Amino acid sequence: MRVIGVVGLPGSGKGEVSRIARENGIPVVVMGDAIRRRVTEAGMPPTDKNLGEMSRHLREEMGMDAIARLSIPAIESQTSSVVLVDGIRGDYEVETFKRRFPEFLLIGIRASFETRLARLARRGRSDDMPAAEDLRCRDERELGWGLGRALEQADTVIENDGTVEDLAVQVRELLRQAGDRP
Ligand SMILES: Nc1ncnc2c1ncn2[C@@H]1O[C@H](COP(=O)(O)OP(=O)(O)OP(=O)(O)O)[C@@H](O)[C@H]1O
Repeated sequence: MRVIGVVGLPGSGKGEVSRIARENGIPVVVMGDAIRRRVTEAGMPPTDKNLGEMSRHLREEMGMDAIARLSIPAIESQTSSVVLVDGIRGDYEVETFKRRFPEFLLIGIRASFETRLARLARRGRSDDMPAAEDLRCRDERELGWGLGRALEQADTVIENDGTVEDLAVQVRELLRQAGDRP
């Protein structure tokens, strides 16, 4: 089984890559679902606060790669030869996936600061903070969690400063190559 992970700064287009993969028949395992399930099992509503606290608790208890480890059964239960995993935040998680799946492929996705800022402002999700200073803080926070080191390890980099269709062309080509490679 070839497992593909995607890493990138906030607003770089990771969610869009997952959507394109699904559209092309590739199953996507969302790492956050492992946290969401535990919150629900504990009888709590899956609010941002509860999800954040549960992530912190799991990491303290099991180590920094907790969420990656908890996501492995969901990945292994897929019958497809290529599976995309959504939600990698740090190098420790990359290491865990590489150990478990020797053919693991890490894709870095890049878009300029201005592009990301404009797209996040447009996305307007409740946790999106479109002010430049806020995005800078969010970048710093994620880089501090090991995202920078994960990005350095990427096997391939996708540039996402163009249109969604430009992105889809690159992703489809990559998925095709990943599926072909022995
Ligand atoms: N090439 C593109 N052209 C236009 N809009 C795009 C493009 N790529 C992504 N977007 C849009 O930009 C916004 C941010 O992208 P997305 O949600 O995929 O980023 P992300 O990396 O998952 O961000 P986060 O880490 O904050 O969840 C979304 O609304 C998405 O639809």
